[in-house]
Amino acid sequence: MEEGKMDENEWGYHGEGNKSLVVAHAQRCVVLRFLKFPPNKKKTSEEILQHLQNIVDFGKNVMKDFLGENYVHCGEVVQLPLEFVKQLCLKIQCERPESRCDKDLDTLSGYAMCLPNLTRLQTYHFAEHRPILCVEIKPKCGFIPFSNDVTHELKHKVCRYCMHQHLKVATGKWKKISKYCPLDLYSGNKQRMHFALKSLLQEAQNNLRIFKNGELIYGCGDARSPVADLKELAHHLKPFFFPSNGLASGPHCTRAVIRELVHVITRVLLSSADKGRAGALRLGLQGPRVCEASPFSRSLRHQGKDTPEHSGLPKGCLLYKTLQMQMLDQLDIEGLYPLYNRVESYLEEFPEERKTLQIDGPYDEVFYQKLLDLSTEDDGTVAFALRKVQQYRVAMTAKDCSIMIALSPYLQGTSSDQRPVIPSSRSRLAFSVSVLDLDLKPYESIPHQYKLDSKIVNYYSKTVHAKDDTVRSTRFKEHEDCTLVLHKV
Ligand SMILES: O=P(O)(O)O[C@@H]1[C@@H](OP(=O)(O)O)[C@H](OP(=O)(O)O)[C@H](O)[C@H](OP(=O)(O)O)[C@H]1OP(=O)(O)O
Ligand SMILES: Nc1ncnc2c1ncn2[C@@H]1O[C@H](COP(=O)(O)OP(=O)(O)OP(=O)(O)O)[C@@H](O)[C@H]1O
Repeated sequence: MEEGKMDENEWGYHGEGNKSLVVAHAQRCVVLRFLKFPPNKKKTSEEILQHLQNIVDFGKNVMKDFLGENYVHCGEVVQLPLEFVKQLCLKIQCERPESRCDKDLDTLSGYAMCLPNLTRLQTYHFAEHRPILCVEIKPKCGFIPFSNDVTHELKHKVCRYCMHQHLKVATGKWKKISKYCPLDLYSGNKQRMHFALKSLLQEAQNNLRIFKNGELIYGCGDARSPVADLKELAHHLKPFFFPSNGLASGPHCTRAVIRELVHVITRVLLSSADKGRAGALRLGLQGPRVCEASPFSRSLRHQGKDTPEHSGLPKGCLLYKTLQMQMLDQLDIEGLYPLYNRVESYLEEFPEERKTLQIDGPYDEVFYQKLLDLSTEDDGTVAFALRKVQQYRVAMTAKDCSIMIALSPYLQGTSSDQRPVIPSSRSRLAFSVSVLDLDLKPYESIPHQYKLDSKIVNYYSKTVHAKDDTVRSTRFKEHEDCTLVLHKV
């Protein structure tokens, strides 16, 4: 960043999560990503610089290898004039959702990350005049734990996302249970993927956002209030997906346009940017392929049909690679937690070893190579426990990352556009797929994960599962009554 040229008026609020806040440049296709902290937990400038450098290194040395060069944008750490950051922070404060204001933007260090703006990513750097649509999906965990350390039988049947939904609604985080189930999205089966994407469109929560020319047009800006409904969304989408059935307005048109979007996104998600390369990991999918709580599967079960299983994701696609990384969590938090405690006990005795163990980085080639050892035989050593802890952190990162799909009308003859192309009913669309929020989850979050896991399962088992059992036993009784009646006759 050129020091003298930083003007806060050229930047606007773009979005934020739990740990960082993003501002976008009005003309150039770049964003600045700042860290956020609770007001009483300020860090020193050196700590912030180190943290940001770790994020970049982790992207370069680990994520690029696991996910593929084309999907990962590591960005760079930049130092900004403090006055610029201070003014920018004041300028954007009123646009921040209230629910995110429990943390403050770091204005003291002057450090941030500079990344390409993935919602406007075209032929890079400068905005073009073609309209651009961007769909951001946070798919969450796409498999059911297969570890023998899992103690609660339910965890082998219902996925974490579907269980967590009930706790989230009960605690007021969201108003409605979503019909989305990550296992449907990751199934590779088009029917299940369409259902998953339609469910995300109906109940976006923080799992779906849609941007047009860099502006949020659908999904939640605030934690709870959606910015538009499906009809408005369809209106925005028409220039991209004008339906081939020729209907220009009304509910049929809305449905046709939304269907078109869902089909295009499915095709893009199944496409491979890396010519089918499987990536560095080879973890066979274990465990059930269907979540018992998915409304898609439930409805088929009611009709006496089986859910179509995994058609198998193509090995080069981003969903496949993300799922592989997620499955680095081989032991589940229940099997991992005792190993975390082993590392903790060791560190209590030898605190100076924290650096050698690379708990807080550097996330370099050595760190990466250790992740590739997938053996699960515990030899009782700290080295084994540490390897599983680090693999778990990487898996958690992949369970919480987002996928950005950018689409724009393909202009024939533009040699500058090297992107792959997908047909839609109106025209062909050039697309790019990227992954974001690739910050390695902290070692310290493991005890929280352990507690949260049991809270989610206990809540689900006490409320939903108990209710399901009652319904099942009532049905059984009805069936018995029916048989009795038949006997009498
Ligand atoms: O634990 P989960 O599954 O609720 O995930 C958290 C996310 O909640 P979600 O369920 O997606 O609404 C949560 O998302 P929100 O802040 O709720 O939008 C964060 O992404 C959090 O990560 P971090 O602590 O900021 O690094 C996420 O925490 P991690 O589990 O990834 O550490
Ligand atoms: N490079 C980028 N280009 C465009 N938009 C981005 C980019 N990086 C982040 N964003 C937007 O900013 C939002 C917040 O960023 P990010 O997910 O990295 O925050 P976070 O605080 O780390 O998330 P979490 O809550 O999962 O911890 C994203 O959901 C996305 O909409």
